[in-house]
Amino acid sequence: MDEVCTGRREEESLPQESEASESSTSASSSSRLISWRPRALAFRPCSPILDTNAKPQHLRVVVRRPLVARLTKDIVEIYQICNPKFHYSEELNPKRFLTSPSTGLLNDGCDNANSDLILTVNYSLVNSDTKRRYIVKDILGHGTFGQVAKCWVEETNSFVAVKIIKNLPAYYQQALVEVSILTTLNKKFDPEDKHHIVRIYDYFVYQRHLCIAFELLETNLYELIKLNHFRGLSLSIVQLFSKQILRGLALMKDAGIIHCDLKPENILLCTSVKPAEIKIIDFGSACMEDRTVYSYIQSRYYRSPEVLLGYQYTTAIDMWSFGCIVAELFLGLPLFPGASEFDLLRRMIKILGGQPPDYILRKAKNTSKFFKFIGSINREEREENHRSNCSMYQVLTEEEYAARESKKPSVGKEYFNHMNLEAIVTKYPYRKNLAEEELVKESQVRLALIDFLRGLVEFDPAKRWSPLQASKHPFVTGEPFTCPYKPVPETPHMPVSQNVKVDHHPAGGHWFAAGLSPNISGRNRGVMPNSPHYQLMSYVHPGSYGSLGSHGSYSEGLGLGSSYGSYGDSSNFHAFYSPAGPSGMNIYAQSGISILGNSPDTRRIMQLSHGNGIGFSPGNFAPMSLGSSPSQFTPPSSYSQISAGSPGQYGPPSPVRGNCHGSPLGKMASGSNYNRRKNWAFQGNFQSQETISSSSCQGHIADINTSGQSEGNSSSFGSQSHRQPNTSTSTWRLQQGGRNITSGYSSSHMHTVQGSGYDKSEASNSLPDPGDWDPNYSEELLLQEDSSDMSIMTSEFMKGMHLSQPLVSSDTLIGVGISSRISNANVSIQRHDGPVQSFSPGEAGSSPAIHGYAQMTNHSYFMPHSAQSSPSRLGQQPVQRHNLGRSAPFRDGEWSHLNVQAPQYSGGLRSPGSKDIHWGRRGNYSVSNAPAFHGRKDYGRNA
Ligand SMILES: Nc1ncnc2c1ncn2[C@@H]1O[C@H](COP(=O)(O)OP(=O)(O)OP(=O)(O)O)[C@@H](O)[C@H]1O
Repeated sequence: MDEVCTGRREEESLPQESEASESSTSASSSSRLISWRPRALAFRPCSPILDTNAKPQHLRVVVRRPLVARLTKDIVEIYQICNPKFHYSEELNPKRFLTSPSTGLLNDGCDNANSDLILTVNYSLVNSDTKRRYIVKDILGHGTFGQVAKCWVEETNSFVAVKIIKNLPAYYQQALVEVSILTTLNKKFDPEDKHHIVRIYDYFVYQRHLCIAFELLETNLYELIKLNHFRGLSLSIVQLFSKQILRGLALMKDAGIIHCDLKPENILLCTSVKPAEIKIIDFGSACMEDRTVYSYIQSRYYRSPEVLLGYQYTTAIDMWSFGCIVAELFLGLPLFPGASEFDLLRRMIKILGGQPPDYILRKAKNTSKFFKFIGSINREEREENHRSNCSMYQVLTEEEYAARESKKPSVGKEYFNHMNLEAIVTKYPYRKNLAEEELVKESQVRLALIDFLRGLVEFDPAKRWSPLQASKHPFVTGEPFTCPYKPVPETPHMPVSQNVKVDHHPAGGHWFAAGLSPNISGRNRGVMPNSPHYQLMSYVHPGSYGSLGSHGSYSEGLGLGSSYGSYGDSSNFHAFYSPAGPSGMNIYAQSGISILGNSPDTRRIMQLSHGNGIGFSPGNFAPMSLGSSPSQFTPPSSYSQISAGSPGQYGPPSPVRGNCHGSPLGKMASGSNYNRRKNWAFQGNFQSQETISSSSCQGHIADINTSGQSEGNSSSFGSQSHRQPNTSTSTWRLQQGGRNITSGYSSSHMHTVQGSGYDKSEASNSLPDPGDWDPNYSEELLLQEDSSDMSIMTSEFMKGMHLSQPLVSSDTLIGVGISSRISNANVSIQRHDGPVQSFSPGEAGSSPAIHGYAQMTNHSYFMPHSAQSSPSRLGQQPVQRHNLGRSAPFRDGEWSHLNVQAPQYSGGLRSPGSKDIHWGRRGNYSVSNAPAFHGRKDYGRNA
């Protein structure tokens, strides 16, 4: 009944009815009713339509607030009417925990056993400097470093995302790197927010936790793909995202910063601007290009060959990851879903038809783990091999690897049926009902995509395209693709934005250069021995280059185990970190003089000589790396293996990767089993879908000319130097079809899927089951999702993209199952015939959300399993998520300017005190219904 009315909104008043109800009230209670009376609408008399000839009124659905909210409206007043002695006290409200476990064990009961701050709804995080309060409303995600909460900032009437770092020294230090790098990128390189990199607004310490406030973004690209049932996105969207990601990567290259963890999960949608954009997040693993120290970086599926092999690396590793992401956006599945590093390499070689060049294999640390030397010790033979482009190395077979490593490598399923890149792309099912000319057009774009990918997932980092080179590719520019792209050779450094020079403030060190001041007034206080963050420790490694305010120093109990921000010579310096603020890293000479940011003489004492990148001051604290320090995370004994400051040095695993390598900051060590994904059935697969589409689409599948002859618009992919570092090697011949491919569409091959050299029987064994390629896959994750959130987000996104057909029809907004909607919608974002998984309608097991704000539909309605007691995808107790976000009970106007100020600075950023300073170009936060999703945590993907 309530849901259907004549269009009159609840808020509308009915004066005559109010009067009627008033007059019927007894005299004794009338005085009370003056101050409060029930809503007139609730008691509106029924007015049946008596005139049968009258036109029937149009009934329409009005979406209201949830039942619980409506039933409990004015409940306090009602209680007070019932019992005048009743007094409401907010403190007595039961707390709604957002953190799990919620038992306070550490940090005076503020933190749980995982060192996470225990958050409840409406918990206040306060920046003690600016007194700005961040009211926690929801959890957005979990990561290695801690929790990301959605917070309301009253002062600015806006929501932000606040990353609350675990209360552990190494995490703290690592997070400072993120602050430092991101501030540099935002302020120095992208003041106008044009390069698709998340904005950082503020940072402060609260309850010994470093809190970093970011602009609030929406779902990530992995979630988007998942929302699309792991079918690829349309090529126009892939192209759009590619262009935007490249802008970010170009900026990073310009700044000499390597992201080191680029993956779909770290690219978030931003629908507050139109058309919707993407933004790159998570600079917690980033480092300076000339200070690459950690060898164990990048999530496995997106890990570059040079990192895998333990070779020196540059910003080119991000380009590899980018190539993997582009392919995944198109395919809906990861290109190289390696279940282990061996499996990863095997897949790369199979799909790309080559292998890393010999110059890398000769020097890489891990070559012997994966390759055997088959070259000759005879010099002449070697030279002959070289001339004929034969490799001296051959990848190990599974058996050889098992024998060498004394364990069998994990090997995952084949999703692409042993096809090479060209076949994978051209054979990917086309959208249904495409007109012939559209098919031809798409097949051309696919050719461009193949050529584009070839330049990105290129084994040789020296030949891999730079962001700038890639951004001029026809696939990105939209120009017709006529022949293989030959990028203009690049000078070693080609700035893409304004040529920003970092101020090398004397003694400012990288903090200053990054726009952060280590010398915030009132911060450089003395040691506070009682605080775990104030421990004074000797620096134990003379002459090393410590990590001042960058990566946390960690050495597994070996002297630096609890130190962070160690720097200098043990005989002269002590380092400590001040929790008074992230800039409160203090270096004291034994004399007790704070040297950071003060004394240029100190530089001489420290004998600093390296570094000229962002955040490094050649004359200052050069060896301190922004995000990397060889003195960190490894025992001192290993320091000597790392040469100071030479670009591309590899070293110990990143602190965020290290569980396999002994770092307590490893992903597993971050203490969660949440987001473990289980297998659940794909009802479709690449092959079966293709088969279906081949019949239903009448041959819209591209054909591969397995004999090497191409028909129609064929392109040879063998000629470009950037493509074939090793392909002439007999060992590395293409396994299928060579590199000559057709345009992907040929009318003469409209029915020739089977004749295309594509082995169905093999394919049918290769079900693209996300539970297999995604180690964190779990239906429980999906069960926790709010489908209305998803649908709202998606429709917002689609609107933002100006796409004609929403992914989810608008009626999902009133709680209709997303799954069915998606499958029914004529979705232009996706290719219909891609691998499909369908959800049977599940039981509606979840209890209604007790949020009282936005309507929401529990996702469990659409999932295959009952959700009653499933743990939260965040591993929490099943906390009801309430969508306080874009559909929160705030008026549109309240989403006005975000005036969060920059962190304190001296010379670089703006003062947090000045309210009128906006960060970036988007002062306006428009209301959007888009939810923020919990990101997938792919701990397994980092193994
Ligand atoms: N600005 C933001 N807006 C909305 N959600 C965000 C934002 N930043 C982070 N999140 C959410 O929080 C999750 C964790 O964030 P992030 O990746 O920065 O943490 P992390 O600890 O560095 O993760 P990782 O383990 O991948 O290193 C993200 O996957 C995302 O879902």
